[in-house]
Amino acid sequence: MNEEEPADENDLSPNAVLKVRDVNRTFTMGEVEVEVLRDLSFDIYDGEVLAMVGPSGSGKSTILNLIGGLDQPTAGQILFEGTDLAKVSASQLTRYRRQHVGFVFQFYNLVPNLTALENVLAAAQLASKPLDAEEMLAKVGLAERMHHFPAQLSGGEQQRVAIARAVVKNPKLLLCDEPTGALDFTTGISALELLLQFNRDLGTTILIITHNTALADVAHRVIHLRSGEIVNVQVNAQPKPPAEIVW
Ligand SMILES: Nc1ncnc2c1ncn2[C@@H]1O[C@H](COP(=O)(O)OP(=O)(O)OP(=O)(O)O)[C@@H](O)[C@H]1O
Repeated sequence: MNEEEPADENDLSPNAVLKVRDVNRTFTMGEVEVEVLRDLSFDIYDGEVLAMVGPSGSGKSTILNLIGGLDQPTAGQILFEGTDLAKVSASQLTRYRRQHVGFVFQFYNLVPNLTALENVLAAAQLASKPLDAEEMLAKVGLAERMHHFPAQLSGGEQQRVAIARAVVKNPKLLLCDEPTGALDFTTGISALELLLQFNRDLGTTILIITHNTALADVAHRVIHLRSGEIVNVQVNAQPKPPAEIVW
């Protein structure tokens, strides 16, 4: 991406896709300042599945929005390929989002008047090196349903479309906000399996934010967040297959 700040080669270790450094996010509500994130620092490594877990209100969505270029920090740096996302313009942030980030949300966020295929194609058009939309829908098991509208699909199927839509961009970072939150247990497990399959097959780096600590067992690393601060970072030497977790 275009850089406003000169890249500092020493700032980015070779295997970090993104570095969060001393990040603070404060929201002002009337006369009250709410400090939601406090001096957060961590890396997201290339090719890893990273889970960020914490109770409601701990700041998970706030950090996801910052990493996804939907918001900017009050202080600190977010370094992506040597560029500080905290300092770029709104249009550069939009370009970063379009080209490098895929989002999977709890409630799918599909465009209701577009078919599954059209939803995926719309995302592909935004990316510079997209993958094949029909192939991605086939990979998520929806080859036969690609001309259906979201309302004609089950929740699990809609989440599969949302995953295909995120992955078709071939993003550097796949950001998942409670990806199983609206699904029943079995459907949730299979959505998780799909995400991990893309991580294995395409090497997509995945960040999953969730309040569901069971999901963390499938990740390579887990960051525990509480009141806007990191309280623990756990490495799972042997992440569990989704079929072995229960919630
Ligand atoms: N735009 C905003 N203005 C004011 N306060 C905000 C704003 N966004 C978030 N907050 C506050 O920041 C805190 C953290 O919110 P956030 O949504 O990041 O938490 P979360 O861990 O994702 O919670 P949940 O699991 O319930 O979604 C909450 O107290 C919330 O009220």
